[in-house]
Amino acid sequence: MIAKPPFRERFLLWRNAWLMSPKFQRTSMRLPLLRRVAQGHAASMFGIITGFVYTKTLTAAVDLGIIARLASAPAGTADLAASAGLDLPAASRLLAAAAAIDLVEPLEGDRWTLGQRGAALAGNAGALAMIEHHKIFYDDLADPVALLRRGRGGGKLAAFWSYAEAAGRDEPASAADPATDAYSALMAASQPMVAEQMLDAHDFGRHRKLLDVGGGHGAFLAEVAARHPGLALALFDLPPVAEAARAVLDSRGLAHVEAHGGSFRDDPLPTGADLVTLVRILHDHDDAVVAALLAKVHAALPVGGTLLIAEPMAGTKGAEAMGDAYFGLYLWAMGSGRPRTFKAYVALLESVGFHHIREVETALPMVTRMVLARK
Ligand SMILES: C[S@@+](CC[C@H](N)C(=O)[O-])C[C@H]1O[C@@H](n2cnc3c(N)ncnc32)[C@H](O)[C@@H]1O
Repeated sequence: MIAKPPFRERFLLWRNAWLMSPKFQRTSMRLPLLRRVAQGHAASMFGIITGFVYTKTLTAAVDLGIIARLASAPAGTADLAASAGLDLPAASRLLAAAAAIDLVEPLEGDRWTLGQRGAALAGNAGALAMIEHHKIFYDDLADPVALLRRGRGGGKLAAFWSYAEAAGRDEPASAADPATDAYSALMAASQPMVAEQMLDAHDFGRHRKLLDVGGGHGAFLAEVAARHPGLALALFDLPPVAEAARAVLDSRGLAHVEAHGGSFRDDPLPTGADLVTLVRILHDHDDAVVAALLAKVHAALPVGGTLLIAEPMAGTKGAEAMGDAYFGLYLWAMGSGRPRTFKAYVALLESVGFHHIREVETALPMVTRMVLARK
């Protein structure tokens, strides 16, 4: 006897048969209550189908200096056209498109100011840096089928993140790569929005010494130092990154922050900290690398010490698209790692001996979630 599929599966097949039926689609538009729902679904689907146009409108508005120019003062169409190097019809077309997605807003007399989205963007250096960075991700995604078929990496994102493909292929991390400056600058630009979430959600002041593993140029530690001047701080990253971090930290008056060079895949971690942070680190790596790194963190911590993992995660309610679609494909193109659920981290942490594993809520889980675990 063939077993009956479970209820959920039967329901989903029934629902999908209805949704696919042209008759149902027509009827739902005629019934007032269903029409609302159908319109909402249609609008969000249309947003996905046409989303690339909005992304490119945004890129053009940023690249042509329209967002930066309007951030300082309103301007007329002719002025914006001249400074952007566009003729009037092209500038008008772009401004109308940008207004439709709330990047700019028209004023009296053929003048413009920023829209709500444009204003929020103009004040966010991290988001602007990501818009620039996304050009290479966009190139990698030009043929998504080819990207999925050829396997992970092999494109521009993989070249940008010089350590990632090597980690995915289990080769040693490159120790003298000028590319580290480019990705570290990108990370530093987007770090303040992550640090703010973390510092608001957890009391770092109750720790004695913090070691930030994969700490880049020290942008996170600089934010921690500003809020908790009494906390001893140390950073660990690949040797060229740690060397650059030393210079950056010194120039910011943070000479007391230690910068250790090494690879967490090959070297032990420095000991002496009662709090270790892994900020946007683990999702870059495959499970074997992550399990080995977590075991090293466990070994480096004293009994009772704390590990804090911070990154966007898969299965985040309300931000599924960020965790699973954006990071899923981003990390695939980059050549290693995967977005993980909180549950997946619990299993990995327990497997190396951590306990008291819990999630600490952040205000914007889309930017970062936080997991705490104790040795
Ligand atoms: C995505 S960035 C995150 C940087 C920083 N934590 C932040 O959130 O801004 C990943 C960092 O991990 C470092 N990293 C990658 N592989 C490493 C390894 N094997 N050993 C030490 N650091 C490594 C990179 O150099 C980079 O600084």
